Amino acid sequence: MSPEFHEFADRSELAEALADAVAEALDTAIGTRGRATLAVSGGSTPKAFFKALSGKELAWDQVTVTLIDERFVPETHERSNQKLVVENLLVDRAARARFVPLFNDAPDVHLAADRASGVIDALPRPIDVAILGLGTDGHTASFFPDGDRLAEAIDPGMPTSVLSMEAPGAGEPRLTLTLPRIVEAPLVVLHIEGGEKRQVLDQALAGEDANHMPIRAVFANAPAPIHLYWAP
Ligand SMILES: O=C1O[C@H](COP(=O)(O)O)[C@@H](O)[C@H](O)[C@H]1O
Repeated sequence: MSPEFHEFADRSELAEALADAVAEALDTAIGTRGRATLAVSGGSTPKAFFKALSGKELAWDQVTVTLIDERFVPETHERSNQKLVVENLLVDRAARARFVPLFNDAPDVHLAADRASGVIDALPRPIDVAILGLGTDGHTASFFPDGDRLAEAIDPGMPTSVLSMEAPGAGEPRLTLTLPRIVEAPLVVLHIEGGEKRQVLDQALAGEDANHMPIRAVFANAPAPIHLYWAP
């Protein structure tokens, strides 16, 4: 399904608009379900959006925040997505939200994925809002080209919520939500910034091979349009 484009003149405008849209979706979920779940990505892109969202008026004590994916590193590590979220999103008004990490201190990433799956399975389904990023290699979440469990992770029938992922381009081993848990969210956003990522996106939209560019699996399997937020 084709994405719905939201383009902005600059990144701070994007951050504010995306924070407004996410806060509204969470508020609606709280109104209808009594609570809301937000799954966010890590990486370098979402910082300004996190800051903008953290200041929004919302019943944050009814909100659960979790991660789309995580690096298998302790929560104090510079590359930890959890650290990014704790320092930039779970502050200000959003400090009242509950955070559910994917990382745990299991002895290896496979056992950690099993544990994280149990934790995610205990959350209400579906996640209300899923925010995705995009790597210049076409990965989203930790769906990496040549990932050892890519086929399972992007299988629309995969019953497991979290899988481990190891891939040449991933750096450390990863933990990732699987495709069905992401695309079932009523609001799925792909947040990208800059000309290079726009080119990667255009390339992804122009083809079909999800093994080459795993973001394509999201476009191909989402039951509703993905909301694409972009600024130069
Ligand atoms: O490895 C990751 O990268 C993507 C994109 O990150 P960015 O630094 O290019 O914004 C991110 O969405 C994902 O959560 C992260 O683990």
